[in-house]
Amino acid sequence: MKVFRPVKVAVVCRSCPEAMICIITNPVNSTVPIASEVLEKAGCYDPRRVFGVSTLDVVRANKFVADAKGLDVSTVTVPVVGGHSGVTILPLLSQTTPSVSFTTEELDALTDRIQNAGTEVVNAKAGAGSATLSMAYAGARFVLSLLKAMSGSPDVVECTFVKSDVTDAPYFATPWRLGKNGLEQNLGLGSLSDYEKSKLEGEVLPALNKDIHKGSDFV
Ligand SMILES: NC(=O)c1ccc[n+]([C@@H]2O[C@H](COP(=O)([O-])OP(=O)(O)OC[C@H]3O[C@@H](n4cnc5c(N)ncnc54)[C@H](O)[C@@H]3O)[C@@H](O)[C@H]2O)c1
Ligand SMILES: O=C(O)C[C@H](O)C(=O)O
Repeated sequence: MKVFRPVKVAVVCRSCPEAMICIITNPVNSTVPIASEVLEKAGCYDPRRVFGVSTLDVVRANKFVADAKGLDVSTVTVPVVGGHSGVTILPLLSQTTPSVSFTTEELDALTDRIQNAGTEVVNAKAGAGSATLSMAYAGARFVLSLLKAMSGSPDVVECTFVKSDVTDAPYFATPWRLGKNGLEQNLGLGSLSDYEKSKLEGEVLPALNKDIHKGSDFV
């Protein structure tokens, strides 16, 4: 979190107040609240322009579902909501397109794999950093989507961890329509399955609110 020393974020704000700030540095669940609150204190916070890059969770969910169901990954979309760490990551497998069904065992296994894939890579690299190419791919995908939307393309949608009023967590990832000024329309949670509702209330929100408070306390 040291990278997010308040003075550094405030400098970005003063030198380029209309910048789109895409934050991929972990812990994203805390660095996004830190950046947002620092910008707010500096008097130049535009919540439409501060994004936590959680795209890698969507990329992983799409790949793991495609592998499990024998689908072409380029045709699969799984919205992933919540945060970007462990149990705060909630893949909405019930909203997968194309529509597919999962047994409870499959739901458990896929949800667990998507939630822990980042840690799996960190452990495998044993002190040599984290996911590199897939992080670059996810970061590039998010930024290219944002640039496309800023250039006027309609219907550009990405999941991103941002200021939100969809749940009682003040920052939360959902799919958003992006536009010329950044966040344009929150597409929300959609219709959740009982499995997802129970994860959201019992696991995602308690852990995510703790991470968000850690960020606020740091500021
Ligand atoms: N959001 C995502 O999807 C995602 C995915 C993978 C990794 N990450 C995160 O991306 C970050 C980078 O991961 P990595 O594997 O490249 O880590 P790394 O340890 O290989 O590299 C971190 C770099 O940051 C530099 N650094 C440290 N403190 C700094 C400071 N105060 N100011 C400027 N630079 C500083 C270090 O010198 C180093 O070069 C980590 O926070 C990681 O958790 C995010
Ligand atoms: O850096 C990490 O701890 C994991 C990273 O956020 C990832 O999703 O690969």
